[in-house]
Amino acid sequence: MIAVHFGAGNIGRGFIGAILSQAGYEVTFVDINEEVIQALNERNQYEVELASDSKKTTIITDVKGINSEKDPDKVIEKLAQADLITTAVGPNILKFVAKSIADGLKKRLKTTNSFGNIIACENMIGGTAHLQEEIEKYLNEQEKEAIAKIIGFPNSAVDRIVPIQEQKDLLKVSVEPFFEWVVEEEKLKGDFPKIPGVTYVKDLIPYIERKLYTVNTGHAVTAYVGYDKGLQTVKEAIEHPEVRKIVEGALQETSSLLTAQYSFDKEEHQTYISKILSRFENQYISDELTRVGRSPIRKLGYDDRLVGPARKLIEIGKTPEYLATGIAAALNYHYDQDPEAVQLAILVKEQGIPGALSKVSDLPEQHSLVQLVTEKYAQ
Ligand SMILES: NC(=O)c1ccc[n+]([C@@H]2O[C@H](COP(=O)([O-])OP(=O)(O)OC[C@H]3O[C@@H](n4cnc5c(N)ncnc54)[C@H](O)[C@@H]3O)[C@@H](O)[C@H]2O)c1
Ligand SMILES: O=P(O)(O)OC[C@@H](O)[C@@H](O)[C@H](O)[C@H](O)CO
Repeated sequence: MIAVHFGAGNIGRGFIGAILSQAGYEVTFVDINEEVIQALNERNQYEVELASDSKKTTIITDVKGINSEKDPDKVIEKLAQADLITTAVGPNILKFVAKSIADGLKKRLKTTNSFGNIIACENMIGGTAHLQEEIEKYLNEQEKEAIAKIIGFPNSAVDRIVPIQEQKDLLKVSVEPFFEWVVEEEKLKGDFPKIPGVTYVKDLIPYIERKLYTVNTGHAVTAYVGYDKGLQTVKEAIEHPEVRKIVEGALQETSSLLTAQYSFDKEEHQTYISKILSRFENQYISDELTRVGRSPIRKLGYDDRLVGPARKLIEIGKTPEYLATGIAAALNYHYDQDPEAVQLAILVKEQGIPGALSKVSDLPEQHSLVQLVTEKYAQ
């Protein structure tokens, strides 16, 4: 079985590539980082270490790499043969990998009519559907129809905290023990062999919303409020009483939304929240707030982890006080190494809080969430 995975970064090597290799796939990573690609091709293996007491290490084998900038034809060749194509490049990069996936699928149509599947493993709602739209921009009607018959595009939700690595070995990754990969079963095409460790569900929406609006909401609020207080890591921030109070408050707010919208058991959801907070406290992980808060404009998007649940709570008559505090902290996030943070700071300076928030979230300036955040920002 052949898998092509775009993005040999933290989650690519530390989770998706690892789980696919262990399931018996030959995994080809596609990336633009030449050093990583060279190392993958020299060694054809790398280590994944658990960030826990045990430090259990697993050797991930049967892996190689292609640099998509240097060898685009090799990528197309491999994609044409792949049983499974996955991505973990970041939502904003999907449009850049779409062309080579489209070229690979076109080549595939000429050589085989065997089934294949494409799964985007990004922190966003409808990640694969978005990737599909981007791929289809490069296909004509006939190609779209032929590809729709043999290629499945299931959405997915992935959860495993993998911080930026500071290893002597360029390929080694330290990951938290917890992991969850949920895939939309009905959209899979062909006789797809179940990947051990993956959960298959009929309707992904409750799962991706539960993950994005709990793990990632909690993370984002920790990052922006913690950074505002001059803290550096997730562990430091979540152990700071004032930060923790706001994070816990925000998670109670998303909990009231999720348990009202879906049939999640309230007690089970509380256990889910407690588990997440303990994952943030992992003493074996040093996760920078600047990684977790990266790309604040994306994170303030309409459906994303902050504005998404906050506006939905308002729709059901609730006031998201803590989420609004988190959004206000995001609008006050000044980090000059992050291009989106720089862009956001300029937007806030030029248009004020209502104008900037309206622009990045697509909410009208008169929206009550924009007003609430403006009040919190002033405080
Ligand atoms: N790290 C985590 O804890 C985590 C957990 C769950 C989901 N995710 C999601 O996974 C995705 C990747 O996150 P990450 O933390 O692994 O980031 P990362 O920066 O470590 O990895 C991204 C990789 O994509 C590569 N890349 C960039 N442009 C590319 C292109 N045009 N073609 C091919 N490769 C390209 C980069 O070189 C890098 O190796 C994001 O959507 C993130 O939200 C991350
Ligand atoms: O990857 P982002 O930028 O969408 O979000 C940052 C973190 O919250 C995220 O990477 C988490 O570590 C991950 O989603 C845990 O499963």
